[in-house]
Amino acid sequence: MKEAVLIFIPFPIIGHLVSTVEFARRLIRQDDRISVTVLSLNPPLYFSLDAYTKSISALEPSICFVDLPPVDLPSSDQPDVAPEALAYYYIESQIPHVKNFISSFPVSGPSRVVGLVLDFFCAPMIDVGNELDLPSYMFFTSNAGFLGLMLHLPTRHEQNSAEFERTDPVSLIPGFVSPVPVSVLPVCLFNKFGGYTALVKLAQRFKDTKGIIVNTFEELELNAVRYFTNSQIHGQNPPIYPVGPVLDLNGKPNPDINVAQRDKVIEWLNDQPQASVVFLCFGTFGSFGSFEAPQAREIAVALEQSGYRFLWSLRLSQPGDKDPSGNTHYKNPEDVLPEGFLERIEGRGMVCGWAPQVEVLAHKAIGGFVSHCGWNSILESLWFGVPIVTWPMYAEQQLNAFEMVKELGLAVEMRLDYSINSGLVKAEEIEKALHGVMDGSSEVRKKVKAMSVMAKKAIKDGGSSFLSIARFIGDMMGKTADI
Ligand SMILES: O=c1ccn([C@@H]2O[C@H](COP(=O)(O)OP(=O)(O)O[C@H]3O[C@H](CO)[C@@H](O)[C@H](O)[C@H]3O)[C@@H](O)[C@H]2O)c(=O)[nH]1
Repeated sequence: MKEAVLIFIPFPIIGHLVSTVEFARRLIRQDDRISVTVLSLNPPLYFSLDAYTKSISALEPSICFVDLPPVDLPSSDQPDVAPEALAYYYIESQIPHVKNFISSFPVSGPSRVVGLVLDFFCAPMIDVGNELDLPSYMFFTSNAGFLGLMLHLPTRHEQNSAEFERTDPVSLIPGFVSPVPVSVLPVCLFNKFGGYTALVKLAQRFKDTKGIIVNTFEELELNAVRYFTNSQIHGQNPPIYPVGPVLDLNGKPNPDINVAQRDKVIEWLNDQPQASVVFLCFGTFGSFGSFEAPQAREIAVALEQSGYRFLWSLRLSQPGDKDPSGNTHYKNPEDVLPEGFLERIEGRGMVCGWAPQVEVLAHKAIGGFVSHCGWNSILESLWFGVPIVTWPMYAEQQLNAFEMVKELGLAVEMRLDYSINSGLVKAEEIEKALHGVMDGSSEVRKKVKAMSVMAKKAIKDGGSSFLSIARFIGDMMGKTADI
C-alpha cells in the first residue's frame, strides 16, 4: 500500500497544469511509497483541462484527479483590473471547498495525507494546510530568476508600498548578476488595479512554505540556484529544489487538437531540409498570445522577405480545432495577412492554428523558434537544442527573455519588453532577429546545444535534478515522523 499521499493543487491553466502533473509523475516514479491526489479547480473558461486530466488518469493510476465544484470567475466593474488580481480572488474563493475536501482525508493510519503541493497562485491555500496541520510545499512553474523577484517583492514592499513606476531605476534582484531594467518586470507590477497587490500578497506567503520546488535545473540557472542555497543556510528562504526540466514530452497538452491538422504539420516538416524552418508560436493563454492584424502583417512581411522556411502558429480556427481557452482568433488567414501572401509562400511556409509544439521542436527540420518566452516553451526549446528569438508578451515573460538573452546568452533578442513598448515590431526588426537565430554557426546556437545535453543529464539517475527530488522526498518524509 502507498503510505504517503500528497495533495497537489495546480493553477488551472494548461501552462501550469502540465508541469505540475509531470512533477507528480516523476515523484511517484522516484519513490513508490508516494501517491498523489490532484485537486482540479474548474473555472468555466478552460474546458480542455478536463480532456488532459482524463488522459493522464488513464496513464497513471497512482494519480487521482478530484474535481472541485465549478465556481464562476470573479467579475470586476474595473476595466483595467489585472488578470493576476482576478486569479487571486478566484483562488481565495476556492479555499472553503479545498478545506472541506482535504478534511475528509485520513491524517493518520497506513495511508495518510502528508502535505500539500501548491502552485504559486494557490499560495493563499497555505492557510488550509496550517489549519489541518499539514505542511505546504510550492511547485513553482517558472524559473529561479522569477522566483528571485517574488522573494524580493515583500522586502521592496516594506520599503515602498507603491506600484513600480516606469521611471524607477534598475532593480537589483536576488539571483541575477546583471541589474534588471524596470521595463522587463511583469506588467502587473505597474498595475494600480490590483495586479501589484495580488503579486505582493502571493509573494508574502512564499516563506510560509516548507520548500519551493522549481521547474529549472542547476546547470541552467547556476547563479540563482547558488544564491538561494546560500540564503537558505542563513534562514532567508525555505529550501529550494530545482527539479527540472519537468516536461511532458510524450503527451499532448491539448488532446482536442485536430489530428488531421497535427499530421499535416508533421508531414510538411518531414519534407523540409534539416534546421531550415523557423517556428513561431506564442503560448496557450487565449487572446493574450495573439496579435492585432497590423502586427500579424509585419510578421508576414518579415517572413516573406527573409526567405526562410517557416511554420507559424497564428491561432487560426479550423473545423474541429479548439484553442484551450475557448478562444478562436482569426476565422480566416486572409482576414489579416497581406494580399496573396499564402499563395506566394506556398511550399516554403505553413500557417497553422494550435501546433503540436513539442513534436515540432523535436523535428530535425526546425532551426529556430520565435517564442513568447513562456517558461515551458523555453525549457522545451532548450531540451531539443533549438535557439529562441524572444518575443515576450505578458506575465513574467519579459523577465524570462531578459534572463535568457542578457544573463545566460541562450537566446537572440527581438524585444525584451514588447507589451510595455507595445509599438509595432516592424518587419525589418523581425527579419534581423530571424537571421540572428537561423545562423547555423552562432554562439547562441552552440550554447543552446550544450545546454540541451546538460538538461538531459540533470534528470537522469544521479543528475542534479534527480538528486534534488531525492532531497525533497527525504526532507518531506523526514517531517512525517512515523512513516
Ligand atoms: O500551439 C501551441 C501552443 C502551446 N503549446 C504548448 O503549451 C505549453 C505552453 O506553455 P508556456 O510556454 O509556458 O506558455 P503559457 O501557456 O503562456 O504559460 C503560462 O505559464 C508559464 C509557466 O508558469 C509562464 O512562464 C507563462 O508566462 C504563462 O503564460 C507548452 O508546453 C507548449 O508546448 C502547444 O503545444 N501548442
